[in-house]
Amino acid sequence: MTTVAVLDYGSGNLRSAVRAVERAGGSRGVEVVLTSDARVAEHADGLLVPGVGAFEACMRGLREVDGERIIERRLIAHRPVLGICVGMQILFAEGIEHGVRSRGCGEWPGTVEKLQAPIVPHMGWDTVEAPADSGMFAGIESERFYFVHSYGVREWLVDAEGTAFTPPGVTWTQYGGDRFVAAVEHGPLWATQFHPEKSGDAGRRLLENWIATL
Ligand SMILES: NC(=O)CC[C@H](N)C(=O)O
Repeated sequence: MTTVAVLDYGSGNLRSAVRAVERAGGSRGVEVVLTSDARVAEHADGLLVPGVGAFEACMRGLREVDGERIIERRLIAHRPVLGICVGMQILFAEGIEHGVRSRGCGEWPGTVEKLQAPIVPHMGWDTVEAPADSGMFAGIESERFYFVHSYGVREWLVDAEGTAFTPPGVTWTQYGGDRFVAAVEHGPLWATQFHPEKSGDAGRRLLENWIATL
């Protein structure tokens, strides 16, 4: 039995995330558990970190359930983690929202900052530019996903040039003259700024692709 833990750290969007993984994992007999228990979250086959709200508040909630350590220990053990929306944002080094600078998990360098676009929040369906060899977007015809956010990572700082390690796969979206990271695929750590659970068949297939890595 494959188990996916959805981390409950006081952020929102939990039920739709649970239902979406149940639907995507149904044919594989995936069991989904909503939990704030560190042991369950650390040892499940997959951990999904959803998120709604402000960066600082989400980081505070994550720390209250020891979420930084859970994520770190899972990644050291090469156990898959999927961050969605703010659950992706908090994986970066820091966030600046409403003038408040907060430290994130630091899995990747970079700053989450306000989108420089005429209309914010960026709310609705939009296209993504995924890398050709992406496992996250394998088999997905449509490249349209559902976004609801005002902040994002506008500059990707990981420079893999000349190194031995496989660089992360970075997916971008253009919006209102700005450009931000829409998804990252980095070994066991996957993250999406958009909401796969709100993105219809394309989102379901992305979750199926993630479940297939567990
Ligand atoms: N959907 C959300 O809750 C996103 C909130 C996040 N602080 C952002 O605006 O980018």
